[in-house]
Amino acid sequence: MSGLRNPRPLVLCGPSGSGKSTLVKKMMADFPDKFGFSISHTTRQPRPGEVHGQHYHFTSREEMEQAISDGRFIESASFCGNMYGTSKAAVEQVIQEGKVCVLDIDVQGVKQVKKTDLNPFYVFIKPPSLEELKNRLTARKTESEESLNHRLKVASEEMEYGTSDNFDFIVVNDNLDHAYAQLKTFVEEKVLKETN
Ligand SMILES: Nc1ncnc2c1ncn2[C@@H]1O[C@H](COP(=O)(O)OP(=O)(O)OP(=O)(O)O)[C@@H](O)[C@H]1O
Repeated sequence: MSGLRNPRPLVLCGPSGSGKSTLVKKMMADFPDKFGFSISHTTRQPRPGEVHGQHYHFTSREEMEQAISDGRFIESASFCGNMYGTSKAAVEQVIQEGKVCVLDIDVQGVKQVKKTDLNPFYVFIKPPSLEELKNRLTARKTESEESLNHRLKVASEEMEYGTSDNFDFIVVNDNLDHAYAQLKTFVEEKVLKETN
């Protein structure tokens, strides 16, 4: 078998707009057979181009609340009035494929994962400053003014959690190539060498 045996998952956490998706995309392209995404559930509406079962499992609030109370989720959170979460089945599927399961979650999610027996690596993606974060989110053109302001408010709280002792590694996403090089080194030297 070419896959890894029982690989430890990799949690990537950071404020909205810190560059998680951008860095994960580069990592997936670099190591196409080593990482897998657990597909999250969400009650938010799909953005243009998002495909059900690929980018997210789009679901209703009723269904998601039921699954959470049945204990079928590792973590879940509400953000801007929508629910997001990671099911146990979604993570298990990636591990079974012999891949490191990548979890792109927020601080609330990290706190919940820390209560489970998942035993992942925790990496925090830190924007160079809140001002730069605002610039990037504005340039991305995906947020309304209200959503942007909410994300920035949450971001300043998350930065506090992210800079303390809660993570195995912190990547400051200033220059993208530099940030990715740091992540890649951590992945090669730690994540791809350890299993559960
Ligand atoms: N180092 C960088 N320099 C400049 N722009 C960047 C850098 N990294 C990411 N960006 C840009 O910043 C924006 C936010 O990045 P991205 O969408 O990857 O963030 P995210 O953390 O995944 O956000 P969300 O949690 O909202 O999905 C994107 O438009 C991306 O192209």
